[in-house]
Amino acid sequence: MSEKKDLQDCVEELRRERAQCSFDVEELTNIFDGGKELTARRREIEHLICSDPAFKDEVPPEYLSHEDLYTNEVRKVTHLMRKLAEHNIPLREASITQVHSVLRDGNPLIVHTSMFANALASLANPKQQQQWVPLAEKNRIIGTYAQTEIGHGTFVRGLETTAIFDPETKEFVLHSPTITSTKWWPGGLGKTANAAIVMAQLYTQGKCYGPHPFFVQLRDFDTHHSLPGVILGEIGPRLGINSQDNGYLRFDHYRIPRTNMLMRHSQVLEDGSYVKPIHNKLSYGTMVWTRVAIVHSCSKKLACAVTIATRYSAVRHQSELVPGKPEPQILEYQTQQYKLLPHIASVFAILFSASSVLRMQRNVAASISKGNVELLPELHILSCAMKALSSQDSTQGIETCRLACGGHGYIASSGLPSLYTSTTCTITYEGENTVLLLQVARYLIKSYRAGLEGLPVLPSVMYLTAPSAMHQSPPLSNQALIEAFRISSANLVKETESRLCRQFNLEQNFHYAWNRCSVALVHCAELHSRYYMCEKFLSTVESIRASDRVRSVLQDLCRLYLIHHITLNQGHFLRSGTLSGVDLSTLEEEMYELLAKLRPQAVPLVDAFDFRDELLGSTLGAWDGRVYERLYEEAQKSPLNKTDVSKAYHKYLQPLMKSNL
Ligand SMILES: Cc1cc2nc3c(=O)[nH]c(=O)nc-3n(C[C@H](O)[C@H](O)[C@H](O)COP(=O)(O)OP(=O)(O)OC[C@H]3O[C@@H](n4cnc5c(N)ncnc54)[C@H](O)[C@@H]3O)c2cc1C
Repeated sequence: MSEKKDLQDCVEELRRERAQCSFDVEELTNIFDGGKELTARRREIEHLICSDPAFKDEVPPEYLSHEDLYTNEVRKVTHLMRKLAEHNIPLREASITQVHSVLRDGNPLIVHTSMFANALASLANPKQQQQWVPLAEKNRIIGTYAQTEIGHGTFVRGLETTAIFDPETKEFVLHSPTITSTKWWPGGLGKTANAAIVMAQLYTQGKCYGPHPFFVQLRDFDTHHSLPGVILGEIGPRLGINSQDNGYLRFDHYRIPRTNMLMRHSQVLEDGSYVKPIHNKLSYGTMVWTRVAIVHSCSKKLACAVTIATRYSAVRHQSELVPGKPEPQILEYQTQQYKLLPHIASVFAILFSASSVLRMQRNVAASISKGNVELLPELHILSCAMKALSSQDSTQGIETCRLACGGHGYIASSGLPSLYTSTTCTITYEGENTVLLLQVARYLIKSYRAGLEGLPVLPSVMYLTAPSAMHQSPPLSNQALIEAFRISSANLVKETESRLCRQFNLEQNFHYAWNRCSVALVHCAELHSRYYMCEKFLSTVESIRASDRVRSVLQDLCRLYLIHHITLNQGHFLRSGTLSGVDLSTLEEEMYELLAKLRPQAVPLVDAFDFRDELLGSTLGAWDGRVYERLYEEAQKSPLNKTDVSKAYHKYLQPLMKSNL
């Protein structure tokens, strides 16, 4: 009887939370999706997938063996591909939904549908695209992108796989000369893919031209056996996404036709002569698209985590806020609000920044088609900055959400551990974050120096040498805070550039000096990127077409985001003199008020992310809040609970217990 009452209380608790909502949840959902029509379409696709019993896991993936896990996810992803094709739903459209969440432990075809497809589109010439793209679209070819080797990931020039042109046969000979030249990590390479885009050192006419991409068939298109000269397999269990069969690959003097070199940008002609690309940064396009996709997926993953932790915090009661009074919802604790609300704000900050980079990408693509590549470096740097910041923020945010759920956040059925493991890897792939931030820093230093010399610099970094505008905005207004960010970032770049010069005078070597300043350089890049994200959040909220109520809640979230990141970085603001100790203390006070103000909106805000229970996949975060019932039900699925006494008791425990040792 009392158990029933508890469950009823949880449902009632969330109903009360929703009753306090100050804005139209559906309107905010539309903003999150990018428009009303997109919300409707997303729901339609998600309904189609969720109503199909083939996507349900009878046995939770955590209980499956490594092989069964892979087999089950391949079953689901192939069913998903067929279903989407039957309903004429393009993959790009499906990727804006949450349907991939039916693949609980990753997606063995993800590299095929993303990196491989993008690389073909941007690196293959029109004739090659005609040859391979239709086959890839029909999944006759399943590809992966094989760049990283055991010995080298970040330093692409250090790759050791060779592709030597043989003018006699007009073929390239691919070879892996050392153990460290083994390709290592590509998703789907182990057992799924039958082809790959392989990055290898190109040699022709006795000269090495550096790493170039090649289309390489790895397996027989009918039998799926690996081809002679190709040695491949799976690399073994990872921290997460264990069904993605990340693989290894070696070549033993494996021959491919000359025309398999992807020749959109550079070419090797029949006589072996090399034709270099007109612009060496033209292949940035693929990387930018992939990084923006990562930024989008980071905001979705973080949105899932805050949905789970916020709903749970509304139904969970613990301890006493006032001695002797009933246990409050844990969401009443200010510390809990501080754990969750800034990350709810962060979802929007990441999303709005991604949209801004995407808009810029479209403009740059249009300029490139007219032969103007001027803005390409700017786009490249912004995508690096946003990928680094959003992967770091979402990973930390998900971990905070997990901790905010106490012990239950550690249980697999909460969904939080797998959200963490599938997000933290984005810090490493598509450019390791520290390395990306150092690239951003290089651009900042270069632009700062150019600005000082009166040379032209690109828009996003003009502020580094522009005069301060601090006095123009009312003190501590949003605009003033953005200006404080801008000046602090410029100040840090200036300070670091001076340090770099001093270090150079000592070392007499730019590279050693750079390394000696690299921690400070990473801080420069982080502050610049944070400034960009804050600025995009604010400008989007200020220009958004929304009702007053939705705008008001977004303004509060944006204000919280700005103040939160100022308090986290307060040293930089004090150093630059843009904010005083008193200002920071006033802002901190305001942050605590904002936490209290936004607290009643916490559940409606995460409801606006509109995740279906099936796709959220969490015992703690379901719509109805029946946390304890779900946790208990899920525990019944443990194979250990099939019998009262386990096999291990008879085999090991009993002999020990009876041995009197
Ligand atoms: C889940 C997952 C999926 C992947 N999928 C693919 C795939 O499909 N295809 C593919 O080709 N690869 C893939 N990778 C590989 C990935 O791209 C590399 O792991 C990544 O590029 C980092 O390279 P690395 O592992 O060699 O690390 P390293 O480059 O060795 O980095 C190790 C450390 O050294 C530091 N470091 C390195 N260089 C510098 C520098 N210049 N300055 C300062 N610090 C430096 C880094 O910051 C880091 O802390 C995947 C990796 C993971 C984890």
